[in-house]
Amino acid sequence: MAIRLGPNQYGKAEVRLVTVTRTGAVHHLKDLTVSTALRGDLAKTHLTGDNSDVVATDTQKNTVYAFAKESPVGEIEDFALRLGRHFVREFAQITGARVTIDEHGWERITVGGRPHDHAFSRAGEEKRTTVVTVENDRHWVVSGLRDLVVLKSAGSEFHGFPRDRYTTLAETHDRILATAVTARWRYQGRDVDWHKSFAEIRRILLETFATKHSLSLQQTLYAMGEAVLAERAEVAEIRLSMPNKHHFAVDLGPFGLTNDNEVFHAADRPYGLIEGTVLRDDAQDPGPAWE
Ligand SMILES: O=c1[nH]c(=O)c2[nH]c(=O)[nH]c2[nH]1
Repeated sequence: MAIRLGPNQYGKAEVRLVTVTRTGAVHHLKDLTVSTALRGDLAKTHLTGDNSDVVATDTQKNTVYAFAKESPVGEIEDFALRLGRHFVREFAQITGARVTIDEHGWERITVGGRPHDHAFSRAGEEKRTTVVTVENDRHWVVSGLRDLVVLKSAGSEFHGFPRDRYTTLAETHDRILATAVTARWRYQGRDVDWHKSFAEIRRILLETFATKHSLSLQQTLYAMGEAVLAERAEVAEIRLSMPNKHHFAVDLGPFGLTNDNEVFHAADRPYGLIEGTVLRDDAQDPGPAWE
């Protein structure tokens, strides 16, 4: 029986990096979780324990911190590209690098109606994300967001689904629709304004969720993806994952009360999980972007 080493990669996962940039008295925060993963001919360490090709994961972590000092972190896509290119250029045995960054938001605390210079509050659970893959002189960028929690209390229906002997769900023409959006989009072309693109895509996702009358979360998912592709030429493909955060109207009958869609039980589990990709017909080959 022949046994061999298959695909492999290694790196430092979830390096927590916070930077403070000072412009006079005003401080600016960046709060990132950075993961690096290197690929290449790493057979020796796996087969014999010879580590002469292994760029230690500790070195990878140190590189993240040193790069944050050497020049401004900037947009997460640019920082990931700098790191990925460094590992591929610096070490001949490393042919590919994957850098994954989550950005955690902070907002200035308002004191007496004015934003404070150096005191912040966490902006919530939502994260901005990027995954950059570098191979030789090529790269692929997949950016996105996670845990964008949204709810609409009207404009959502769900009916017309098949009924069998296990079906108990009532048809509804008026329900709460709530989800936590995970969106990842693959960029095409060059010279993307990462900051503006992110802000616009987030706006489009939110506006479409709010305004699209929903007959299913699947329909809402497609509409959100379609709107992003229609407005943002730099996006080749978008993948959405949206848990259906069910809100069940509570039966108040036992208490002699009616419930006109005012009192709900917010269930956390189980939840429907609706996922899908929306893409252009003529999208270029995604290469290793999603792998
Ligand atoms: O928008 C929905 N899609 C479904 O597939 C589904 N299934 C379900 O029980 N409720 C819902 N809602």
